[in-house]
Amino acid sequence: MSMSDLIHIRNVDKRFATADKEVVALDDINLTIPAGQFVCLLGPSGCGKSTLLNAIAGFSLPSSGDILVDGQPVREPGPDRGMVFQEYALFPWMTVEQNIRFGLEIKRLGQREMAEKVDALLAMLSLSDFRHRFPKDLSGGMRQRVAIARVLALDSPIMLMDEPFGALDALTRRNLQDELLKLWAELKKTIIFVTHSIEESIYLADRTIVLTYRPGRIKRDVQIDMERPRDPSAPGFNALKRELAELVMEEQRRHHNDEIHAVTSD
Ligand SMILES: Nc1ncnc2c1ncn2[C@@H]1O[C@H](COP(=O)(O)OP(=O)(O)OP(=O)(O)O)[C@@H](O)[C@H]1O
Repeated sequence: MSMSDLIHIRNVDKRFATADKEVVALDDINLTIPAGQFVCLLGPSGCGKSTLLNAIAGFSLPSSGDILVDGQPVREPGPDRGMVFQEYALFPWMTVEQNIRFGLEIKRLGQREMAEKVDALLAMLSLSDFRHRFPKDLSGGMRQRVAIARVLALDSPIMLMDEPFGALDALTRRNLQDELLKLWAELKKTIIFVTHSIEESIYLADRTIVLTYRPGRIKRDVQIDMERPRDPSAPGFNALKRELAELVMEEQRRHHNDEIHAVTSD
């Protein structure tokens, strides 16, 4: 074990029992993630990306195998692992400021320190002018900024992100990707980011893990060493995009065949 390794995933399986069969969502996943790495989990729908993320978060534990964070087995969710979902998990009855403050309440800070921290987070995510608004009066991009600020409030060294920008338009998405990269570099977080966008994974990640469709296994573990900010029109970017597209499409086809099979065997 190297000193800088933060997350160890060893022989992790996850099986779900459904009415008529057993689904093997994860099959013998082994991964070591060093502190500070930006990792994307990539693959078509149903390949187990969210299942793996939820296992690391401690929401749904593996059927067998171990997940260790900082040497400690994951048994439940903890403040060392903040989660950002695709659907903005904000409290609709709280303003932006109150939503962010909520993340800080468990930290028992003094009033002054609390106010300073909230102000800093609002500024960091360009939300200062929106502090008194309610989530329903914000755009999708703004809501996702609040969700990120709320997770940052916890000071978790690990951020788990489940397709956080999946519902956003292309421009807003690029903006938030750039901001996330800035925060990641500044705050030295370890990020595990689920996406089914090949381009997004190449734009963001130090390393992209391609998963197979049922059972979910690691198909390819790709290091991405390109300098940032990355240019999606650069030849190196495009070459990698083609390579990953090939891999993802193979799995997509398996998914498709599976669905056709399910329909015809009904
Ligand atoms: N609670 C559950 N009960 C039964 N099967 C489940 C459950 N959760 C997930 N699965 C199955 O496990 C497999 C992996 O699901 P998972 O949601 O992790 O995939 P994913 O790659 O995140 O897909 P998506 O991008 O659609 O979220 C799928 O075949 C799914 O149907």
